[in-house]
Amino acid sequence: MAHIIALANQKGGVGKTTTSINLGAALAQDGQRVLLVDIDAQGNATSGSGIDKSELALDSYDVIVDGAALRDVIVPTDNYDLLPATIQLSGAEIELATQKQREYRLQKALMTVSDDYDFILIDNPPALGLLTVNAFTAADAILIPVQTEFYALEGLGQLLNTIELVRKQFNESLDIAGILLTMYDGRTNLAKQVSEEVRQYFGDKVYHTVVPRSVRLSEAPSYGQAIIDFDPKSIGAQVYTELAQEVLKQYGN
Ligand SMILES: Nc1ncnc2c1ncn2[C@@H]1O[C@H](COP(=O)(O)OP(=O)(O)OP(=O)(O)O)[C@@H](O)[C@H]1O
Repeated sequence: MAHIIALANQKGGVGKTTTSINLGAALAQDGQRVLLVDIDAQGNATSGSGIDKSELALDSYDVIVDGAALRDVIVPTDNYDLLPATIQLSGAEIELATQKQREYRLQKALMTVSDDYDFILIDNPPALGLLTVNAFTAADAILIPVQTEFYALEGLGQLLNTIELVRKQFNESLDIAGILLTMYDGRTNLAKQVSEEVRQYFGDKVYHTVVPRSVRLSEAPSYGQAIIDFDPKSIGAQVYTELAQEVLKQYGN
């Protein structure tokens, strides 16, 4: 059975996709069998994994809304398997709203392949709608990337409320995998202040690994590559390899 980790924060641009791709690739390079699930209609995890969205016949919309078989939709990439997303997914929330068992769609699909993988990572949209609720219902744990910038903690209360709600109604064993500090700029007092604040609030739930702000990390997706392939010697490659080791330790693989 795979460990299913949802990467979520309804705040936009905090590093969910960057972490999904690079943690996924680093876990795969360690020999883990990884499935990356893109349920963000922006499809950035899909293009960032080197997949041309215009050539896809099926995507996560077909699985979640229309019940297509997951195995027919998964595509291989350099490091991991991918359930891709395209703009088609942007209508999913409204279409799901009237469907039965709407919170369990993704869980049901993932159960069909869970034995084929060691880790399933779910890249979420920047929202707390039905797609995110599907991810939380399917997941064992949530990894929350937090950008070390002003307003970092804003909205985390809402996220924690949603987690609690899903725990009560759909998935009582849902856990927080950890908080990941991202885009850390050690030259600024603000970054230090924010990371201290986050550590005070979340204690040992915060990963030791901290992702620095790095131009190479932001360049890699436009080449459709994970940082470990795009620039294996870069700080970003080192840090995501470290994060993978932390996650592996956490889950005992
Ligand atoms: N450590 C980093 N250093 C520099 N740039 C980064 C870093 N992490 C992410 N970025 C850049 O910041 C932007 C937002 O990152 P990303 O897409 O990973 O966030 P997100 O939370 O998935 O966004 P969204 O909420 O829109 O889905 C992207 O342009 C990405 O390349």
